[in-house]
Amino acid sequence: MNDAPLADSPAVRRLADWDAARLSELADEHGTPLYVTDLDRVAENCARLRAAFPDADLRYAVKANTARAVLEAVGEAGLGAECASAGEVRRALDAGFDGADVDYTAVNPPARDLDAVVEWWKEGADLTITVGAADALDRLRERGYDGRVCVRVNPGVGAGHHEKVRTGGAAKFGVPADRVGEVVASARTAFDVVGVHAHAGSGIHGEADLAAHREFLARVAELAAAVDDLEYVNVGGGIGVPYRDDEEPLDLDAVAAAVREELDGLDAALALEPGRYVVADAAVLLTRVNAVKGASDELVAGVDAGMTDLLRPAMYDAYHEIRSLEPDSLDREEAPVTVAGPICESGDVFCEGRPLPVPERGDLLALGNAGAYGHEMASTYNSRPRPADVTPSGDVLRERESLADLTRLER
Ligand SMILES: Cc1ncc(COP(=O)(O)O)c(C=O)c1O
Ligand SMILES: N[C@@H](CCCC[NH3+])C(=O)O
Repeated sequence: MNDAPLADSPAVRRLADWDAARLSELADEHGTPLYVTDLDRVAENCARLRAAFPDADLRYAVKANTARAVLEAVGEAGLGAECASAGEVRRALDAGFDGADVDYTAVNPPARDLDAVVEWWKEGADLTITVGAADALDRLRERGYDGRVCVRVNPGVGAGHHEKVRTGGAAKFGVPADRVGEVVASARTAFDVVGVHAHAGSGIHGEADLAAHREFLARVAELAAAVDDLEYVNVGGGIGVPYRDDEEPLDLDAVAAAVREELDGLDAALALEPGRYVVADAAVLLTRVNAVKGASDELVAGVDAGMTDLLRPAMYDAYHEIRSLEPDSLDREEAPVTVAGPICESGDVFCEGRPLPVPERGDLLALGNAGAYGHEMASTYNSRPRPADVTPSGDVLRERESLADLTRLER
């Protein structure tokens, strides 16, 4: 387990905590847009989770950030891996996770994914497959799988920062409450049923979210209590981080207390699969201002990163802190600024009318908390190659895609 000096590090890494001069050097050296990912921070966040949940089986939700170096840092910190596809399972195994520490959460699993995962299981990867429908059990049986299965239940309630990421209660996820007994009994005829799983949603942060999360936990506990002989109950991920600079950090101990209280009395171990919490504040996205236009009360700074590099603002209206890294930025006047990317969509803006130092062409800006669902959700829409990702010391985690990469698979 990585022994990071937790007491010395702030609970949330704000943009102001990053070394602006170093970020600027990295932008000069590697170009922009550029992700900068701090692997030490990943290890610290894992250690915080371990301190808050000392006895839990923690499995990092790989979907938040699959860079191999991130996966390796998480593995070294002693967490397992929760994977949403065969591709993620492959990445986790290749990054050195033991099969027994890997979960494949199969949501409407494509045949190709089931084929691949069952094949790796036959080759010796003793993973667990989390299944949310009787159908998926049949399809595993047909492929000769008789290993570890966890049954995903639909608790009927969810939580999270946006309706698009609240999964608990959404019809597509999990076995409906009134069918859990029947599905578990049928699964037990063919598989080793080890757990019950549910996931409320993502970005749980703040009093209201925590209250909804408690309701979710209580419901999961009720459903799990009706199932005998469970090794564990997995309450999913969802632990949020503050995105606004004036928001308080989430009290992890309060979350842990809520989980303990709501699951009290269950004769099963606790498992969690946090993604965002591990990586969100471990990365920033750097972007350069290409053009400034408009009057001082409605300035638009056109930057070289767009929704293809960081989708969250366009998709969820998500807030990301933005800071100018120019040494003189503190001396400049502030004005309401819209920061917009180069994509041909009006939704391609990172903020609208936000008070920022008056931007100039060539300025370097940083967007905070870009480590979770940032590079991971990048696309090549508008034929824009995906950005590079480097560490603060300049090691390249992911190279920038080239124009040739865009057409490499075309025939
Ligand atoms: C099944 C499952 N587990 C874990 C997570 C991780 O969530 P988060 O990144 O919010 O911790 C997700 C994503 O929301 C998920 O769908
Ligand atoms: N992609 C979402 C989180 C969803 C996680 C997947 N279940 C976000 O950026 O907030």
